Amino acid sequence: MIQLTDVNKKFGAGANAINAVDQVNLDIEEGEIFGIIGYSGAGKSTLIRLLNGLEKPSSGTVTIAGYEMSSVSNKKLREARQKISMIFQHFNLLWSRTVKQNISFPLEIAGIKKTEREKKVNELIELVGLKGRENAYPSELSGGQKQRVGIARALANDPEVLLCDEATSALDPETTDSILDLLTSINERLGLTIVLITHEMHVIRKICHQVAVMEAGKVVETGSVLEVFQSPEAPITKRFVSQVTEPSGTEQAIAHLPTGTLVKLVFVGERTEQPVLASLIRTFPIEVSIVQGNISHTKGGAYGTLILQLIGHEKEIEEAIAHLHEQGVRTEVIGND
Ligand SMILES: Nc1ncnc2c1ncn2[C@@H]1O[C@H](COP(=O)(O)OP(=O)(O)OP(=O)(O)O)[C@@H](O)[C@H]1O
Repeated sequence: MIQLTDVNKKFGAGANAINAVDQVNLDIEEGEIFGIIGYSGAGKSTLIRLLNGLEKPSSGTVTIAGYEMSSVSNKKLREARQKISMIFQHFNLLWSRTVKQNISFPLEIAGIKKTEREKKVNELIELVGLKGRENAYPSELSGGQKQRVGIARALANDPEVLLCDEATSALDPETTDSILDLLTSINERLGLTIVLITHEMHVIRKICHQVAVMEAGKVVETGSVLEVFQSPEAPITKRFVSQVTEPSGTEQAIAHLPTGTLVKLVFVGERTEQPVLASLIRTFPIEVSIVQGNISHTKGGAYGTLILQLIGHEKEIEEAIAHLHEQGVRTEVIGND
């Protein structure tokens, strides 16, 4: 549905030039929820502006739903934009219009007749769960309700792609979850391709099928969410993953452990860690303490992490770690006394 090939976007020239997007290649399949994560300044906003045609790449091609956004005529660009919709962090609603009128706005612009418009608006209000609030003004709505209006308005012209620009960053955790649930159900019911940018790994974990991690304009890692959570490669990806897999305070807890080898175990799917731990303790004359454990759920399945402190002779600890490997458990030594 979306292909980016060797895309670069440079701002400025000479010594002050910034490569906001640097040699990016991405392939996003139809019906997928694809997340792009990065810290501030990584190039996410520029990338999303390239996707909706608000920016042209300095080089490379951006193709969406068959339209090559980087080189189409203005007429074709308008046509393509009908298929690409967007929601925003601060909702971008029209404050002098009611919920109903906000949702109706893109239909009016598209020249849809009044009766048809009303039918569509009512369907959308139902879909996003705003029944009873049709005649409220944005100032009378909560943040979550405002984003529901934003989503309904974005869906009015039956787009094929929905771009979400930090769509939950202004919302509290509970409201964030309800908006993410709504995006998931829209993706499933309408088969809509969703591309979202965020700096929150929780958002990626909860709803995305695929993820790309951006740093300094480059995509440093990409893959299915479960794969990336299981074996993050780039240091920045490891940092993002640990945000959701390690409860706060883990680092301090580890720093205060005086002795032993610290090993992080990663389990995937329905396997439990119990038999593995039991056999480790039975087989090796070492002390095993659990420092921290956590289970996370992604769209691709569940996975758990367990941090163990192993105390004993070096050779026995090495053998114990090799034993874990043999059982198919991914391990990483994260500290040694
Ligand atoms: N129009 C512009 N002119 C010059 N530099 C720009 C322009 N737009 C973005 N940049 C620069 O490109 C880099 C990437 O910015 P971008 O806004 O895409 O990052 P981001 O990951 O979206 O960060 P944030 O979440 O803070 O917006 C930054 O160094 C930024 O200063």
